[in-house]
Amino acid sequence: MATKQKNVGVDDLVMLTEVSEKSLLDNLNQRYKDGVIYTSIGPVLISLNPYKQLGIYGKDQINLYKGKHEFEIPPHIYSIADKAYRSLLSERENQCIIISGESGAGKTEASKYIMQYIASITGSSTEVERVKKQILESNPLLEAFGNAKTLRNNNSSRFGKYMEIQFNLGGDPEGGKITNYLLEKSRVINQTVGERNFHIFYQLLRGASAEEKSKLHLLSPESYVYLNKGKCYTADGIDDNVAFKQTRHAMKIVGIDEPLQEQIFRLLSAILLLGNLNFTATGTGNNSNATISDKNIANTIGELMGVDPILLEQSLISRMISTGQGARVSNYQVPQNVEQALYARDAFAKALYSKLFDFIVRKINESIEVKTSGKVIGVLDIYGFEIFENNSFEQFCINYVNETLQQIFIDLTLKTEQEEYVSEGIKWIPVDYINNKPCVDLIEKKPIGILSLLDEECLFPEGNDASLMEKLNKHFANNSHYSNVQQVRNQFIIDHYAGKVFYNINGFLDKNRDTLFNDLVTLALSSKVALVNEIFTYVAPPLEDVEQEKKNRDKMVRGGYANTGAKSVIPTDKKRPITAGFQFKNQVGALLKSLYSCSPHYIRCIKPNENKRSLDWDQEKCSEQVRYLGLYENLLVRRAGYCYRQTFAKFMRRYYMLAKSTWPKWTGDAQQGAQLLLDELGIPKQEYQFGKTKIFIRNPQPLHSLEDKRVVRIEQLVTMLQSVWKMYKQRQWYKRTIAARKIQRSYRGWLLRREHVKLKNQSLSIFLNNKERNRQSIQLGSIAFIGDFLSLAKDSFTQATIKKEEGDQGTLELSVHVNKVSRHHKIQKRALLITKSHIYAISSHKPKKDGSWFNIKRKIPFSSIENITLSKLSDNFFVIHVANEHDYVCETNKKTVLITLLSKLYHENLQKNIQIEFKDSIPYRSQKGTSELKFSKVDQIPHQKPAASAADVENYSAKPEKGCLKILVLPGLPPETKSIIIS
Ligand SMILES: Nc1ncnc2c1ncn2[C@@H]1O[C@H](COP(=O)(O)OP(=O)(O)OP(=O)(O)O)[C@@H](O)[C@H]1O
Repeated sequence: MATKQKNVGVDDLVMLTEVSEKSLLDNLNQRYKDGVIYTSIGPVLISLNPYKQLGIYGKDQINLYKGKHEFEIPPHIYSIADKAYRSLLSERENQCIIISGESGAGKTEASKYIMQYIASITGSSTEVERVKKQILESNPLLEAFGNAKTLRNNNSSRFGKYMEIQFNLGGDPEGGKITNYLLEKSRVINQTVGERNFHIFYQLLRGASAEEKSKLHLLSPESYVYLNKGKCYTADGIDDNVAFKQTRHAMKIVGIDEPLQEQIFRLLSAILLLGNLNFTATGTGNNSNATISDKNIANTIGELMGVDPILLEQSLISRMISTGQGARVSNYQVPQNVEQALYARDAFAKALYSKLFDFIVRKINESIEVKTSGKVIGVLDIYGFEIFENNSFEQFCINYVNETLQQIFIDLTLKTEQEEYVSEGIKWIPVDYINNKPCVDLIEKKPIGILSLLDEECLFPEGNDASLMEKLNKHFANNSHYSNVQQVRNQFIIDHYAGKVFYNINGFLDKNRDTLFNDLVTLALSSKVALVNEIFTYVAPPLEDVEQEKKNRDKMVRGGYANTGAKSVIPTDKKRPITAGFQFKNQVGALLKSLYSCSPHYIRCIKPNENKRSLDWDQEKCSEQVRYLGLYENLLVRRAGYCYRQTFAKFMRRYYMLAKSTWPKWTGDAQQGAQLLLDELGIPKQEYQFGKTKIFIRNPQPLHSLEDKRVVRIEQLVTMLQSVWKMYKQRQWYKRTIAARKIQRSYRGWLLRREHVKLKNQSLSIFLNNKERNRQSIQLGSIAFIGDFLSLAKDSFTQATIKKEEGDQGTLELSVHVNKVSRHHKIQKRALLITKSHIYAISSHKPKKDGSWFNIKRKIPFSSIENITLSKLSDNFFVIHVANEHDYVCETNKKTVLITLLSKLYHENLQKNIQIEFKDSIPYRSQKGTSELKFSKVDQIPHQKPAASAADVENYSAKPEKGCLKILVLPGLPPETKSIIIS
């Protein structure tokens, strides 16, 4: 399998020979150093942030993982995505992929790769493409509003996200839903040095046009108090200007049109300006009241938000208190001091932003909403366990959700594990594992859990952090997961599954109350800007548990709890806003409900170092995360019974090549095959058990041995296959060559035959009805017209001589013996060589050292041939009349071929026909002057010598006479006789 991942350490930690946290870390480290970031623990994927592009994503890799089972390929995020998708289709069950890890560990990147994979392997109809585009485009939009540069991650998601993609029956995405959790809204008003506010603020300030800047009253980032707490205005790797264009594009895709975009930008500008709104104290001491220092800012905010600036000021510097009930209700305007006004201002800014964020999520959801129900794949990208120097309410909530996620993890993993053993009929000894239910109960149990007590304390007007601390210490004095810090009164400790965390109670009540006074809500509701109005009017549909919780709260409020020590009289206020903790707990409850209804897949992300540097491995940090993510626990659970389980069929598919009895093909029952294989390899019976459909192997050693043998065997097979392949290729090549030769031969034959027919026709056109024929010249063998009667085409001297005379183009077309008539009418043996442009008369001599064996006696270019004359009788004489030179007179029994070929070559060379005449006597120019060939037909040739055979009998005799050569010729076949082709 050609994956880009290398084979380093073990792919699956269950295969570790020694199970310890150290060996687990060592294996991860070894792989990380080699650029292998994915490792698994059974079905759980561990992902290390490589902090560089590894080239392991994209179309090719997607194709590699598509439809593959995890045992066939190295661990990869695509494998998890593929498994979830395949299970959704095959089992018609909801799937969820839970990605966790600390900030900067790579959760968001992982979720993007999952989305990319799903988008890539599903259909491409217009509607499906539209849905995919909306789902994919939701990402940059959410990142703009929900991400920020932090010290740990330049693009840190400051919210949790559960994204569900719904699929139709054909397996194509048809819509989806995003649920957001716990936006870090305190970032709107404050940032740690070196960190930024949410990206969208910088995008707007940098990307807006000059006209927009003026219309929206935008300033430079440095001018806003809410942006300069962190003294950081840019983020490496982020171009706010470009990002703003992407955000606007994404807004368009999810249906946020330009007018609505403008309202959003106005609100963002107003939020920023709220931070610049200062208050001045009037009066002294406890009686000092706040007034707005710079009315212009209030006016601008009023304009941007579509509210009356006076009402804005009123809502910030005073608070309406109602007393009495029914008709007796009286309202009082209570002035606020500067500190209270600043608190109200910041609370307003935070509320505006978080409600805007919820609105953006709602808009995305509207665009991808599906009315029908269908199966989903949910991807949970949620903050991992957090343990800081100072842990506050936010860490408490984050760790709470992680604790519950760990609980489902243990529940589901162990549950499936146990169920599998039972259904397969496997004997196993249940192992103890950390059960974190008591810790979850400590936090969320009703009526006495930390969250319940916190809510209760918030209901008391005089409730504060210290009183809450007291109650916690009292109630959980005997809880093994809780302890207090004797020396530091404002801290309590929770012993989470990931370790002990010290929480600072300061601010718990305030953050939980999350108060936004009614005055500010009323102000927002008076806005002429539809968006501002809408985000405050919107009421989230109640979660089932919220309703139940309300009932409990009402009960608690009415009666109090005897054993809680809660003060007995609590003012009931049904309109009291639901607390942040209460809301979060319900969200977590709803999330868990969704997750429990799905088949889960886990991705645990680890950040190998704090410096965002590739190849850097911080052992302590990694060990901490391994603990927080519960990986070691996970490994123990997975190794509790059997480290390996696989269906017989898949087991055979992987190892069948190891035993003689199952190689090269096992077609029998898979279980029987597995038994034969294990027996042949001598694997002891106590090392494995056969279930109903699967084989279970207890320890990794036999598996290592199987794997090692497989590697060796595959190498052997590869070599064998290569040689078989080579042989096959060679055979193929040989067969192809033979076939090609046959084809070439047939083709050449065909060409020859075609040429032959052409030449025959040409010879007929020359000789038919012009000349008597003799038997030899009408029986034209199929090679006759090849013309190289002397086989000189391959003779090197001939070739060299022709090349010398004519250059590289020169080739021999015909070679033939002739009897030349000399100037004295003597017969001389010669040979004629004919090329495409010349006739050469040659006479042979003894071969010399230089390889020469003939001389050229005469060279006649075609262009100087005037005509050719032959007799009308059946003799073989002909005269080549040469312009301005003596003519060439000769005789040959190959004259038909010679004249035909010559006439063809002549035509090809000079584009005209050669003149051929037939006469009873042929006058010609000899070297001595004029001469003549005189022909007479006779019935018998006097004094003819007997011949060896009839074929050798000459049909003529030539006798020099004065001024001529007299030639007596026996009668031949009539001139109308056609040549016969003998094939
Ligand atoms: N698989 C990966 N390949 C290459 N780089 C990665 C990969 N995963 C993460 N990174 C790098 O690490 C950075 C942080 O990753 P990411 O934003 O996904 O972390 P996170 O866990 O979602 O953090 P947070 O909780 O703060 O949002 C990315 O911007 C990217 O530069």
